[in-house]
Amino acid sequence: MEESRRFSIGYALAPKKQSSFIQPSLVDLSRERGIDLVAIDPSLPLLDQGPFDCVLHKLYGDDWKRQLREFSARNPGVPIVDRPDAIERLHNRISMLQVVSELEIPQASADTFGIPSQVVVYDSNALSDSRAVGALRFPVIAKPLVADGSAKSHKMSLVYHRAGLLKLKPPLVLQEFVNHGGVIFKVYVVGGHVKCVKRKSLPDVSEEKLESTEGSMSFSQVSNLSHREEHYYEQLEDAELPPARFVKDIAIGLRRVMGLHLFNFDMIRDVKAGNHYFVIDINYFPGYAKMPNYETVLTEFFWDVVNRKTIENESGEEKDEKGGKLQPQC
Ligand SMILES: Nc1ncnc2c1ncn2[C@@H]1O[C@H](COP(=O)(O)OP(=O)(O)OP(=O)(O)O)[C@@H](O)[C@H]1O
Ligand SMILES: O=P(O)(O)O[C@H]1[C@H](OP(=O)(O)O)[C@@H](OP(=O)(O)O)[C@@H](O)[C@@H](O)[C@@H]1OP(=O)(O)O
Ligand SMILES: [Mg+2]
Ligand SMILES: [Mg+2]
Repeated sequence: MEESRRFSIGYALAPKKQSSFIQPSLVDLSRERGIDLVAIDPSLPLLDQGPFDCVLHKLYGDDWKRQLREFSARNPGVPIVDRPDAIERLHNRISMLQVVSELEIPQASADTFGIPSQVVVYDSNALSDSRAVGALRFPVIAKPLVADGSAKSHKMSLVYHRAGLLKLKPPLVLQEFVNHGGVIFKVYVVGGHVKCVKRKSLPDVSEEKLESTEGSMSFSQVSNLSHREEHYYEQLEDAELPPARFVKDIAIGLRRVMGLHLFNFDMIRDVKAGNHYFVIDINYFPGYAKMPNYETVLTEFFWDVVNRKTIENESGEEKDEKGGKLQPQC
C-alpha cells in the first residue's frame, strides 16, 4: 500500500516562545497526523532550509521580512503564517484596536462591544495640555504605544489623577480604566477555532479609592502572574463567560479584518452596564500552551493549512471551516 504523504512545517520562534510552544506532546501529535515540525535556524538563510509545506513564525525585523519575501517569491505555493504586514498592525496599540471599530457584526444578542476611550500622546508637553487629555475620565491606564513584545512594551501604569501623568514617558496611549470585576476574558483564536478563558485582572477602583489615592501604580502582565491570591480565585470561579456566539462572532470578524490566523484578544465586561464589553488588547501568536487542549487544536490547524483547507483556494481566497470566503492569505 502506498504510504500517505508527510508534510513539514518550519517554525521560526524566539527561544522562549519555542520552549513554551514546541512541547513534545505537540510534536508527537502532529507527527502522528503526518506533519513534522522542524526548527528553522534564524542565523542561517531561510532559502537554504526546508523544503517546507508551511512556515510558521513570530520573528521581526527587516532582515527576517526580506527573507520571508524571498522565500515566498521562490515558493509561491507555501503559506507563511502569518503575513508580516498583518502582524505589524498589532505592534501599535492604536492601529491594533482600530480593527475593532472596523468590525461589522450583526447584533444577534443583547451584548455589545467596543474599545475604551483613549488618546495617543507623542510628547511630554501634551501630558499637561488639557486639550490633549481633557476629555479623559480618570483613572486611566498608560500603555506604551509600541507593542513589540519587549518587556518595556508591557510596562503600564494605572494613573489616578492628571498630576500622575507628568512623570510618564511618551509615546504612549492613555486609555480609560474600566471597572470590570477583576476578571479578564482571553479569547484564543487558531484559524476557525475559538476558545475563551478567564484570567485574573486588575481589581476595580472605587470612588473612595480614587479620591484617596495619589499618583500612579506601575504593573506588567497582570494576567500572566503566577502568584495567586485567594481573593482572585473566588472572583474567577464566579465570573460568567460571555456568550459563546458573541465571542465567536468577534473572533471570526477580527480574523477576517486582520487577515491573521494565530492571535488572542483580551476582553473585559463593564460592571456598570453588565452586557457591554471592551476589547483592550490583541496579541499575535500568544501563549497557546496555556489554552486547554492546545496540542489537538494546533495539530488540526496545521493539518488544515498543509492540506489547504483554511489557507487558499485557486482564486487566492481562503475559506473558513464552513466554506465561506475569507481574506486572501500570504
Ligand atoms: N482599559 C482597561 N480597563 C481596565 N483594565 C485594563 C484596561 N486595559 C488594561 N487593563 C488591565 O491591564 C492588563 C494589561 O493590559 P494589556 O492587556 O493592554 O497589556 P499587555 O502588556 O499588552 O498584555 P498581554 O500580556 O496580554 O500582551 C490587562 O490584562 C488588564 O488586567
Ligand atoms: O509568554 P506566553 O507564552 O504566556 O505568551 C505571551 C506572549 O509572550 P511570548 O510570545 O513572548 O511567548 C506575549 O507576546 P508578546 O506581546 O510579548 O510578543 C503576549 O502575546 C501575551 O499575551 C502572551 O500571554 P497570553 O496572552 O497568552 O497569556
Ligand atoms: Mg493583554
Ligand atoms: Mg498585549
